Amino acid sequence: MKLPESQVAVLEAASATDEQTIEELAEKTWLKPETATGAVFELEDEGLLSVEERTDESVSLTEEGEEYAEDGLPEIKLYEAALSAGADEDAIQMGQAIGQSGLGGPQVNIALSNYARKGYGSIDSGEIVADPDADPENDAEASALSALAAGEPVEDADTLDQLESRGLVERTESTVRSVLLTDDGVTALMEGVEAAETVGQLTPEMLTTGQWRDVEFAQYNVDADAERIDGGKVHILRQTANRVKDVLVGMGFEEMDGPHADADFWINDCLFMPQDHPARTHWDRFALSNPTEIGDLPEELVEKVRRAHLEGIGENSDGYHSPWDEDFARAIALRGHTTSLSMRYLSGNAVGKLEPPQRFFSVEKVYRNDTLDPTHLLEFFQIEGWVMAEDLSVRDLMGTFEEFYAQFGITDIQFKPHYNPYTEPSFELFGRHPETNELIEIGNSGMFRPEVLEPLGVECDVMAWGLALERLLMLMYGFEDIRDVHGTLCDLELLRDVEVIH
Ligand SMILES: N[C@@H](Cc1ccccc1)C(=O)O
Repeated sequence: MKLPESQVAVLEAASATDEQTIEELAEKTWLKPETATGAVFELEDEGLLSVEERTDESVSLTEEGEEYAEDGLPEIKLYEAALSAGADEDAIQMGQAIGQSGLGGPQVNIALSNYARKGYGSIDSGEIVADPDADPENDAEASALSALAAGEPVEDADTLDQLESRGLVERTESTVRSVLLTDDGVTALMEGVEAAETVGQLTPEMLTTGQWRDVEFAQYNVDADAERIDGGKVHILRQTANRVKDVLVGMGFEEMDGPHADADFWINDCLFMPQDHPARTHWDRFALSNPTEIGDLPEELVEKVRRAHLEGIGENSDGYHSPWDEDFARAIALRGHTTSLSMRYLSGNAVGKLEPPQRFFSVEKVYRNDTLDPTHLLEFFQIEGWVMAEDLSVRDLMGTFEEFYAQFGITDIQFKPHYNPYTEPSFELFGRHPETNELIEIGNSGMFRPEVLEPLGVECDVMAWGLALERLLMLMYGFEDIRDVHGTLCDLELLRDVEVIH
C-alpha cells in the first residue's frame, strides 16, 4: 500500500495495544503537530487507525495560588497569630492579631472573609476568637494548593471549586485524542506500506521550474478538524447604519450632519417643547459644563420661537403662556434626538434656505439619561428623516415607512396614534420581534405643527420621524437584549457569526 510519507510515519509509530495521543505520535515521528493531526485523521478515514476523543481538565495555580502554596493561606496565618496571642482562651483585639500575623494590604480582607467560613473561629465587633479545635494541618484548600504546586492531581471537586472562586486556581479543558491501530491497520503494516512521493504543498519554485506538472499532490481531507479563524469585519450596527444610508439615498434623501452637543434651542425650543416640559429637566439630559452655553443663535428666529411659545401661531393656536427664557434656550446638552439637525436644516441655518420638495435624513448618535435595560441604552443611533412638500398626508408617511422597512425584510409594521408637542398628528411605529413575536416600538413620527414650521419660515407640509437603528437591528437579527451588540456584555458569538450583508 502506498501512503503519503507523514501517514506512513504515523502508522508505523502507532500501536494496536497502547493508546497514544496525537502529541505523543508527533513527538515520536518528528512531525509538526498539525501534520501529525492531519495524518491521523486521514488514516482514520481510511480505517487504519481508530481515534478516541475525550475532554481532559487540567488545573493550574494562579500567581496568587502559587504565593499561598509557598507562604500559607492568609486565614491560616491569621489563625496562628490569634492562637499564639491567646485568642483560644479570650477574645483579643483584631488589630493585635493582624499585626502579629504580618498580613498586609488586600490579604487582610482575604483572611477575614475566609476565617469564619472555614471554622477557624469568629470575628465580632473588632474582636477575634480562635477555635482551639481547628486544624490548619488538615486544611483542604491548603493541602490542595501544595499538591498542585508539587504537580500532583487533586480529586476533591468541591475544594477545587472553592479555590477557583477565590481565584487561586485555573481550570482549562482540552480535547485529548488517543490513537490505536485497527485490525486493517495491522494488516496493512504486515503487508507493507511505502511512502508515496506526494507533495503536500505547492511552492513558488515548483511553479517557476514547471516541476508542478510532474508531481503527485496529496489529497486534502476537507472533513478534518481545522482551527477556527474569526476574521475582522464591520460591526452589524455599523453595517446596518450603512445599509440604511444607502436605502435612504436610494429613496432620494440627502444626508444631514451637525453637532452632538447642541443648544437646547435647537434640541427643544424650535420643536415647541415648553421650557417646563419634564423631558427638559436636568435629570433627563446630559448637560455640558464646559462650555455651558452656545454663543450665537439666529436672533430673528429666536424671537419668532419665543413668540410661538408665548402666544401660539395663528387663530387656532395657543401658546404656553409661561415664561420663555433665552438663557435656558442657550444651554448646551448632548442631543436627546437628532431632530435638532432637522431644525437646523429646516430653518435654513445649515445649507441655506430650502425650497420644496426636499428630503433629508441622518443616521447619528443620540444621548438619553435612561435606565439601562434590555431595550434601552444611554446612547443609541437614531434614523432621523423628513420630507418637505406641498399637501403631504399621513398616507405619505405610512407609505414611506412601508417602503423603507420592506428593504430590510420587515413587512408587518403597525401604527399607533401618539402625542408629540411638535407634531400633529403623531404616530408611534411598532414591529414584530421575530423570536418573541411581541410588538416592539421602533420609531416615532408625525407631521410638524405650524407652531414649529412657521417660525422656521417653512410654508408647506413637513412629515418627519425618528427611528431607532438598534430596534431595527433587533427585528433583523432576532436578539432580545440590546446589550448583546453594544458594550462590555456584548455577545461575541452573535457578532462573529452574523452574516455579512452588502
Ligand atoms: N424626536 C422624536 C422622533 C420624531 C422626529 C420627528 C418627528 C416626530 C418624531 C423622538 O426622538 O422620539
